[in-house]
Amino acid sequence: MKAKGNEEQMISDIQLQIGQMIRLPIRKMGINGEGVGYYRKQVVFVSGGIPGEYLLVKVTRVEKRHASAQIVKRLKSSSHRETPPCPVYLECGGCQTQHIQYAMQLRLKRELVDEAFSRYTDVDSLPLEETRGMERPWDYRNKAQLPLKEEKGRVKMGMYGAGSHRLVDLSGCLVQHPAINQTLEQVRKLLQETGIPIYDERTHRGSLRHVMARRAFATREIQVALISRTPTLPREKELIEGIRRLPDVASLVLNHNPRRTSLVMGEKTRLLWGKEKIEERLRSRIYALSAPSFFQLNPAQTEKLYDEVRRAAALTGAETVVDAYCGAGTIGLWLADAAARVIGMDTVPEAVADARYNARLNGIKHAEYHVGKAEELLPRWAEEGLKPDVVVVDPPRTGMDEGLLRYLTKKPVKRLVYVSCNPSTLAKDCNRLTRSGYRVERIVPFDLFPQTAHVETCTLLVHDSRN
Ligand SMILES: C[S@@+](CC[C@H](N)C(=O)[O-])C[C@H]1O[C@@H](n2cnc3c(N)ncnc32)[C@H](O)[C@@H]1O
Repeated sequence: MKAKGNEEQMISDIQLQIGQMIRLPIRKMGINGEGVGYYRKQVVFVSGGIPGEYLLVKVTRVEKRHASAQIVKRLKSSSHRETPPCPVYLECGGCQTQHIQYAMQLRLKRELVDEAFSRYTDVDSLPLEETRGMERPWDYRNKAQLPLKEEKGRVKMGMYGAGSHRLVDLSGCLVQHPAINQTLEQVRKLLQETGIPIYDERTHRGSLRHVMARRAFATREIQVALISRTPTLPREKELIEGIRRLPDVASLVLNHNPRRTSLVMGEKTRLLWGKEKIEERLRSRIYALSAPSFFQLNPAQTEKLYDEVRRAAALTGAETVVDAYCGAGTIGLWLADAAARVIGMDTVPEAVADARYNARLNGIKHAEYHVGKAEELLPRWAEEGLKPDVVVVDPPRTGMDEGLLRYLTKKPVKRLVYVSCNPSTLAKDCNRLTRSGYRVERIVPFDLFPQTAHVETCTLLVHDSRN
């Protein structure tokens, strides 16, 4: 939008060649955590560059709209630079900002949100708060989902390196909870010992594709999911016997994913041993989680995020609240004691089953959950007379579907609370909403993913005609 004219101008000024050495001031952080500079108005992305630095860089790639370069020498280093503690930081694509001091990471994440709004909306004087960070921004992740590979008879488990298909061993991952690292390493050893055939993505042969481990921080229960191309595993019993004996493992499931796809999980999940769901607690709420259900990766920060959702919803006890994209019902149940009615929906049947179970578990009788797409169910329910006062949306990275945006603009709600993990789609959706009479009243960024460039936000939009 506003920046488009400038961008066209930059493109017309492309001069760079691969291999060219240039001196470049880094102006800001890009959405993937890279440093961004401008050379004769052309955008240049520099992995590992920090805003405020002055770098000698070598151009490695030239595209129509931008170029990429690598650092040759830091002519002026940032005072916010630090040595990344992780030994595989540069090989692994998981973290992008370990080389930046944490306080600066938080500032840069706020700037990402600011930049997205100024690029895609006309909102003046953005009501943007400081990023809410963690005191100890390590060991925070409750879940890892790692691909497997067999190389020269050795079972490897890890993450693909940035831009490659080489597996990086993550057994000492610093952002993962240590219990998860330990479980995964023990599962890897068991796979090695039992000789379960590992999936080969080139030939689409073999069985086991991924291993997922999720830990409930409050109860310490661990769930392990084996994701397999085949509906059963050879030597399944032997493997079950090994995994069920690992410390804190309370649930073991097999997910069947027979397709050639980059999606990790398939549609069918079968319990191999233990409980179908593990139980997490956030404050006084209990959330039972089955393997296919979404749950935020950072429980400590999730409590802060949900508190902000509650503050934004400003409930008095009389409201009908929609929890769109509800997952296991976590947000709706966080609000339920202050609402007259909660109604949620999600496309994943297991998540909706968890949400219904969780309502019962928390003694909530006035919450109901449905399987389906928010963009289809809400307009249908509106025709049948549903008039929500507050709608909470928490969509995937792609943002809200067009149908849902159309519904929210045609049938405005008093308060729309938008939880987002992608500032660009958030800002684009907010632009649609503000053009139809909503006002952005408050935006709070949360650091749910320290050491990475990801930022979560909670945005409150109000509609004047409904207030
Ligand atoms: C970011 S998660 C949020 C889950 C939940 N609100 C939470 O805080 O844990 C997004 C959820 O949206 C669901 N989903 C994706 N597309 C959807 C759609 N069109 N309608 C409803 N739910 C959808 C996914 O299954 C996932 O559970």
